Amino acid sequence: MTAAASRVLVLNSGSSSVKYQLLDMRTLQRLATGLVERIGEEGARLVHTPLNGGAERERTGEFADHAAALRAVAEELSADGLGLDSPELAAIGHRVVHGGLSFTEPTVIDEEVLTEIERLVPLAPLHNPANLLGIRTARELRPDLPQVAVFDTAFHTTMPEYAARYALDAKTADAHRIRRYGFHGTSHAFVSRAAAALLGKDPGETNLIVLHLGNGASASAVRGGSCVDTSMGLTPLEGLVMGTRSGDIDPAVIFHLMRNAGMDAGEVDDLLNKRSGLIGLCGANDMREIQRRIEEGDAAARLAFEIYVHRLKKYLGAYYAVLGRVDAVVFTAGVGENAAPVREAALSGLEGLGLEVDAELNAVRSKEPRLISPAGARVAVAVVPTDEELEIAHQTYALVSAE
Ligand SMILES: Nc1ncnc2c1ncn2[C@@H]1O[C@H](COP(=O)(O)OP(=O)(O)O)[C@@H](O)[C@H]1O
Ligand SMILES: CC(=O)OP(=O)(O)O
Ligand SMILES: [Mg+2]
Repeated sequence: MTAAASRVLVLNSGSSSVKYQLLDMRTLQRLATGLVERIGEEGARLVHTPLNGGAERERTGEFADHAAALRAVAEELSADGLGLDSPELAAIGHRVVHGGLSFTEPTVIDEEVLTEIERLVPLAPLHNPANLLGIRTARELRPDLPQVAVFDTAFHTTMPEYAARYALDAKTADAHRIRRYGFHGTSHAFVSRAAAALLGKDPGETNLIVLHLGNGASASAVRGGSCVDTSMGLTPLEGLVMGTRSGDIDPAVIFHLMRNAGMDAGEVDDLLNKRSGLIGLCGANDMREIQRRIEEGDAAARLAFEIYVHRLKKYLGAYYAVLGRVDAVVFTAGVGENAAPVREAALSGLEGLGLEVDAELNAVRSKEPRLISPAGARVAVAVVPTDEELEIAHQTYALVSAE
């Protein structure tokens, strides 16, 4: 890294999208942000926001895969004089969803690291291939630049064995690396620290239940800054009801479908990951649309909302018991940050646990961390916007600066 280099480009490659941010780590200024969505589908589009006074730009319909998307991102950055060839770029940070047990820290990517991420593809089939394609393309564009992987699983490696293990035959589980890994860890870590700061407490002495509710959704129990349990498991399918994923079901549903509905493993996988959750229940996976439909009297949307909230409430109760003492329940990500009715419904009737939401505070729309519990409440309830890209940038820059 040259002395002048203080910029980090962060790539968060999802199954069909790439979110990106270019940051200057000395000034913490965001120089550009953007999103490519519906990659490989019809209606793909790139929205690029230069933050140095330029207007938002949009491109549509030309991204066959993540490699094509990333090349277009590089072109947009170049058009703003922020191209990947800039000597000010110190590193590229990548979100990698599954790091298994091999990766507990941010890691500079080399061939060996790539091989290990590839080996983990069966455990995160929607995510790791996209992450790998993003890394490979970025390495082609700037072979000389350090590329850092920041793993979704890393924050959860502190889970005790009794939370991380399934009650499966131990030999079979070990032979196939079957255990609970947990995901969205970068977000759970970032939000836990920000929530402790909001409470004015030392993170090491703060117990939190963090609810990351985006398209994918997960809950974590965090004791003194360390994860002690989380709702996602071997893959990002377990736990809460999500946009398109079922979350928890009786595993016998799978054998039942294979034996009685003529479905093979691939079809059941597709059903549970892509055609279940909110979209399977009511045909919409966007919480805004579900709220609109509920107001219009749509019974399927109402039931989908109730199932979503009921699952959330069960995890809240479970993690309350796991932690024993809870300082705050923290909502984050697209739904958690924006959907006041979800927050209200998830906590309704929990006054006995010291959990209450103030209706006026809950209705406030803001991008800032904030409390939504009434003054003097026994347990705080907070909304804390997540910023996975900023957290990845910090971890990436810290690693390359130390080298
Ligand atoms: N104003 C809003 N009200 C309710 N839900 C919202 C709002 N804005 C975003 N969302 C929800 O957030 C979800 C996306 O969350 P996000 O954290 O961006 O997900 P991901 O990173 O997994 O793609 C959308 O599917 C939508 O349901
Ligand atoms: C791990 C996971 O579910 O990620 P996302 O929410 O981005 O799909
Ligand atoms: Mg997300």
